[in-house]
Amino acid sequence: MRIDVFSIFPEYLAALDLSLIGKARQDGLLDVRVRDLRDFTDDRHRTVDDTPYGGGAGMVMKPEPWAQALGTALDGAAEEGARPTLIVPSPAGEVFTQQTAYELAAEDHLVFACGRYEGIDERVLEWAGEHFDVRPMSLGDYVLNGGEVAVLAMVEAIGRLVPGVVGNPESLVEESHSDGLLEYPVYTKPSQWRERPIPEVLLSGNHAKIARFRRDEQLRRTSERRPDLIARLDPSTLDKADKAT
Ligand SMILES: COc1ccc(Cn2ccc3ccc(-c4cc(N)[nH]n4)cc32)cc1
Repeated sequence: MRIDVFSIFPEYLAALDLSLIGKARQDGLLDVRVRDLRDFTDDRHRTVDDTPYGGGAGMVMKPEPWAQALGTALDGAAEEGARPTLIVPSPAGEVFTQQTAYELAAEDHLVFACGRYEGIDERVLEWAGEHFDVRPMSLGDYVLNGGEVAVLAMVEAIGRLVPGVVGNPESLVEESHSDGLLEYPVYTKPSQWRERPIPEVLLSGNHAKIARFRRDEQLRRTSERRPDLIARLDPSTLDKADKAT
């Protein structure tokens, strides 16, 4: 998978050189290219913003640098008839979920446009729609100062689902949100820690009982912390034993 990221703070994306995503880049599983939007300006001050038409506080990102930058992500794609997905972090976007991560992990080429200031001139998204599948994307209902933090989160959530990136694919199966439920609590040595034991069933060696305990914990946690997820559960997710819980 190729991932292009454009930002006026490319150093913000240095975290993508580290850990799992960094190793996947070294292994050639992910081709992540981070570019400075200012490299696509044509004035000596490398200007990327200007005052908003209609007035109002703050500045708006100029359209031309974005068109020049995004155009470089298209090189080669057009010939293959490819239509990359352009993700534009925004407080006004669709909310990014694990389902979104699965969908995007199946794409060959993702492009991320990190806005700043009050956002990007809307005509950029209109123009981009001729060449990309454009998806304004929100991390959640809170306000950030720009798109970089959102891109770090999304690239990690998507990248880890790309085959080969996570060593043991098993670990992707039983995790929060993979089956619509929150994950169960985990424990490790020592079995007694500051007078706190671990749930006895985990020492029983009875795998059926352990699986039941973990499933019950998933259901308990989800109904306590995220009742909204219970309401959205696909009925087929719950088996007979679950319903008895
Ligand atoms: C009009 O309201 C606002 C307009 C812009 C901003 C600052 N800003 C500039 C670019 C940018 C990209 C993403 C986000 C963002 C995404 C989520 N989930 N929260 N905040 C914020 C962003 C704040 C608020």
